[in-house]
Amino acid sequence: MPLPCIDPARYEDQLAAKLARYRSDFAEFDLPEPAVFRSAPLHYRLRAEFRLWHHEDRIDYAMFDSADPKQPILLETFPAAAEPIAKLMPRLRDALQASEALRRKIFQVDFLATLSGECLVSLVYHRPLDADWETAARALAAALDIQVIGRSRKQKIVLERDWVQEVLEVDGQRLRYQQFEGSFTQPNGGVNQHMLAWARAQAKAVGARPQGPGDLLELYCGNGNFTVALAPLFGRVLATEMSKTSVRAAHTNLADNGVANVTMVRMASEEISDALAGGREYRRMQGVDLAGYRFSTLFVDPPRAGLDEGTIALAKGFEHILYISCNPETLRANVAALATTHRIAAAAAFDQFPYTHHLECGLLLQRR
Ligand SMILES: C[S@@+](CC[C@H](N)C(=O)[O-])C[C@H]1O[C@@H](n2cnc3c(N)ncnc32)[C@H](O)[C@@H]1O
Repeated sequence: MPLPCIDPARYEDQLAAKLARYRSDFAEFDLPEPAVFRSAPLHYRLRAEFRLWHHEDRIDYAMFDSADPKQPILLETFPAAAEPIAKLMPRLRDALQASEALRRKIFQVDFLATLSGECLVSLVYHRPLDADWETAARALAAALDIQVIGRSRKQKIVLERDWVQEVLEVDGQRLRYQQFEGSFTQPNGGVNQHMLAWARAQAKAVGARPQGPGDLLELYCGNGNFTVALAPLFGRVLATEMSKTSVRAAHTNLADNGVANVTMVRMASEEISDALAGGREYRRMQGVDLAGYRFSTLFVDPPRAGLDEGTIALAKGFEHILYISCNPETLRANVAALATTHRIAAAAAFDQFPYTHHLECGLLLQRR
């Protein structure tokens, strides 16, 4: 991908272009005017990865442009990175440069930060890590007040913990999340808070119907990012996710936020769709009283590929579908597949990825 040109003077124009495309791509589905949620124009990314470029006696952070992939673009810091990362970058580079044990054969640095100000750094090497590395890494973690993980082939050394503690403010509440290195987290924390608040507003509208809110089925729930925010607005929740680490984090996050009406099952969306369609019996569903749920709403936040055929078939049976998508193309195909049963009742645009052509979209689909 070409590197984005991060220039706050261009912020409104780039967003306007993406919104115009969103409106025209979904015009045939009578898209209501989307609610628009802007990003901070700088320092919005809570995750960032850089190569480390060794040249002469120096190391520097480097990025590569797909137009000239062999030519490193050297960086001191990065304007898209959240403040804790942007401030840390030069200090970390200097510390790595000054230590032979930390510098030798390092080729990548991954940052994971939180709005609450924590920072976790993964240092990735082309050599096995030894006791000298660990001693130096412990000193680095203490000096910079960060979490440090060392990685090389078949090796992962966690000095203290491999997660950060995020706190998100949503509708006047402070929601707490453990976010694990290497597993999915929403990259733009400010925009994530808007997504959670918008999803809650849609769920409240569903809950205002005469029959009450009913139960929620959530697919692709990750570490419980939306589950924690939405569960209090429904009777009961069945939440599913494929990644083991994310499911573990989701259990912790539900407990830490006092959410007690959620059953979590580690299952692929294809499997849960099959189970709900009366397909084969799944051992992981044992003890889950599927027939006892009164689902009113399906919440989905799939990866870029969107929904598979089985999940589309499942979705057709729901009165409300709340859909968060990071890929308008697959969203459009999925909305087309649901168009005979569902209409778009509300829409949102979340600018998670400023200065790129990517737009995060939210839709509430209602049964016709
Ligand atoms: C866009 S993320 C959303 C996660 C979560 N909703 C959040 O806000 O952090 C998509 C999630 O889907 C999971 N996933 C990918 N393919 C899946 C599948 N076939 N079945 C179930 N989960 C899947 C990924 O592990 C990831 O956690």
